[in-house]
Amino acid sequence: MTDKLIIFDTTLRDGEQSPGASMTRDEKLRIARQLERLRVDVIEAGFAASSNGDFEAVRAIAQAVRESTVCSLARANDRDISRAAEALRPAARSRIHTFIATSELHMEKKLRMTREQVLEQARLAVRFARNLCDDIEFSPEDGYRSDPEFLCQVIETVIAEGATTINIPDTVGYAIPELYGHFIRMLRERVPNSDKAVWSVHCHNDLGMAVANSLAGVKIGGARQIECTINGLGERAGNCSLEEVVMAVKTRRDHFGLDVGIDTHQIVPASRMVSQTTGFVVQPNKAIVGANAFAHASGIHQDGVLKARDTYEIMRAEDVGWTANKIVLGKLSGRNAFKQRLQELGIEMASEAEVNAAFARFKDLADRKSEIFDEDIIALVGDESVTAVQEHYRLLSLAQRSETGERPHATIAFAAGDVEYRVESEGNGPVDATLKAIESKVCSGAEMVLYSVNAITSGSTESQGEVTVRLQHSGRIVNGVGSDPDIVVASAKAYLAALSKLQSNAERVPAQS
Ligand SMILES: CC(=O)SCCNC(=O)CCNC(=O)[C@H](O)C(C)(C)COP(=O)(O)OP(=O)(O)OC[C@H]1O[C@@H](n2cnc3c(N)ncnc32)[C@H](O)[C@@H]1OP(=O)(O)O
Ligand SMILES: CC(C)C(=O)C(=O)O
Repeated sequence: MTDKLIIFDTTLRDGEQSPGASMTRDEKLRIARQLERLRVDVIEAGFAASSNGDFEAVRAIAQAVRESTVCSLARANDRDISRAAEALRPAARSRIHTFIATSELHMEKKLRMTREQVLEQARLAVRFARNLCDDIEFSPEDGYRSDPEFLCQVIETVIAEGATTINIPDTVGYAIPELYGHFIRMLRERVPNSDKAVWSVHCHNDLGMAVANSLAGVKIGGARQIECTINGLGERAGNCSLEEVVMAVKTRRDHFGLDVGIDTHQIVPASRMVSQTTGFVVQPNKAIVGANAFAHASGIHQDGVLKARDTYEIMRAEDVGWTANKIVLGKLSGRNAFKQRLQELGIEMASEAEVNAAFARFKDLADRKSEIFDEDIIALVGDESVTAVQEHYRLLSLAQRSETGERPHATIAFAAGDVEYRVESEGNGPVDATLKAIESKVCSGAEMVLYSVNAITSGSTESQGEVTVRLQHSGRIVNGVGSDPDIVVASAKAYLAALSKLQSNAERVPAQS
C-alpha cells in the first residue's frame, strides 16, 4: 500500500451533473487548466458519449492537459467506451472509467437485468476498454447498497480483466463514516486479487457526510484514491469537496499519514473559477473557500489571533490561496482589534483616553451598522475633512448608447477638484463602459470587490436605483453609494464616490502594503 493519496477531480463530470451547472467546452477547458495547476492527479473531463459537445470538451482537455491524467466516464457498453477512447486519444495520460450498477434495486428496477447479465456486461466492458487503454477504472454504481457477496464477485472479475482502479460509490449518499470505512475494508479483505488495483471512494453529500465518509474509506478502508469536486459541486447535494478533503489530510497528517500532490495555493483560485463559471455562489461559512473561513469578527478571537494566529486558526489562509486572514470590525470587536486597525491606517491617538473615546463611538456605530469600513473609522476618529474631500470627483454629465449587436459606448464628463474631464469608452454593458471611461482617466488601479443594485423606493421599475460599489486598493476597502432613477448614472456616481474616498484616504493616510 502506498503512502500517496490520489486526488481524482470530477468537477467537470459529476460536478456538471448539478442542475444548472452545465458548462461549455471552453469553460471546461479553462477549469481543466486550473485543475492541472492545482496538480490534481486525475481530471474526469466528462462523459464523452453523452453529447457531441461533451465529446469535444473531453478531447480539447485531452489535448491541452499534460500533467494530470485525463479521464472520461462511459457506461458498460462498447459504444460509450469507444467514444471515450476516441475523445481521449490525444492525452498524454488517459483513463477510461466504466461503470454499471450492482445493487438489487438498480439492477431490477433501472437496468432490468439479472445478476448474471450485469456480471457479464461488466466483464466484457472492462475487457473491451482494456484493449483501448491501459488505465481502467471500474465503478459498481450504488456499490454501497449492493449485496457484498455479489459485489465481491463483480470486483474480482473486473480486476481479472485488467481494471486498475476499483471505485466504490456511495451513489445516493446513504453511508455513515464508520460503516463505509468498514465496508471498503471488508471488500478489500474478501476480494482475492484486491491488491492488483487501487481502491477508490466516491461519496455523495445527501446527508452532509461525503467528506467524512471519504476520509473513513481512506483511514479505515485503506482506499488510496478520493473522488471529489471543487466546492463540493455535484449531483443533488453534491460530492465530497476537494478543498475540504485535501486540507483535512494535510492538516491532520499526524492522523492520516498520507501525501497529496495538490498545490494548495491554487485552491481558492479554483473555487472562484468554478463558482464564477457555474454561477453557484460559495456560502460564506464554507470551509476553506468561504469568505469567512479565515475571518474573525469577535473581540476575544481577534485579540487571540493578533497575539498568535494559531490560537484560532488551524491552517494559514495564505496556504490555500487567500491573500491573508481577515479581522472584520463590528459590534463584537474589542479594543485590541480596534487599536490594531488604527495603527494599520496610520492613525495615532494622543492618549489611551482618546482611544477609549473613539472606541466608544465605534461601538455605538457598530450597533447600527453590520460591518465597519476604514472610512468609517477615519470619520469617527474625528477628522472633519473627510466629508469635504469625499466630493473630489463629481459627475457632470453622462451619455451612453447601446444597441443590439453593438458594444455599448459611454461618454462622461466629470470633475476632479476644479478640473473637468470628458472621457469615453466601450464596455461589455453600459455600466461597464461608463466605469471603464472614468477609470481610463483616474487610473486608480483599484479592484472592484462588490457591485450591487437595489431599488430604494419601491419594487417597481419606476423606483430609484441605489448602486453600491466597493473598491479595494493597497489593503484599503471603501464603499461608494450613488442613487438615480437611471442605474447607469447611479453606478457612475457610486464609482466616483468610492474613488473620492480612496483618493482622500490616500492623501491623508500613508498607503500601507
Ligand atoms: C451515478 C452517475 O452519476 S452515472 C452518470 C450519470 N450521468 C449521466 O447520465 C449524464 C450523461 N447521460 C446522457 O447523456 C444520456 O443519459 C446517455 C447518452 C448516456 C444515454 O441516453 P439514452 O440512450 O437516451 O438513455 P437514457 O438516458 O434515457 O437511459 C439510460 C439507458 O442506459 C442504461 N444504462 C444505465 N446505466 C448503464 C450502465 N452503467 N451501463 C450500461 N447501460 C446503462 C439504462 O438501463 C437505460 O437503458 P434503456 O434505454 O435500455 O432503458
Ligand atoms: C459513476 C459513479 C462513479 C457515480 O458517479 C456514482 O455512483 O455516484
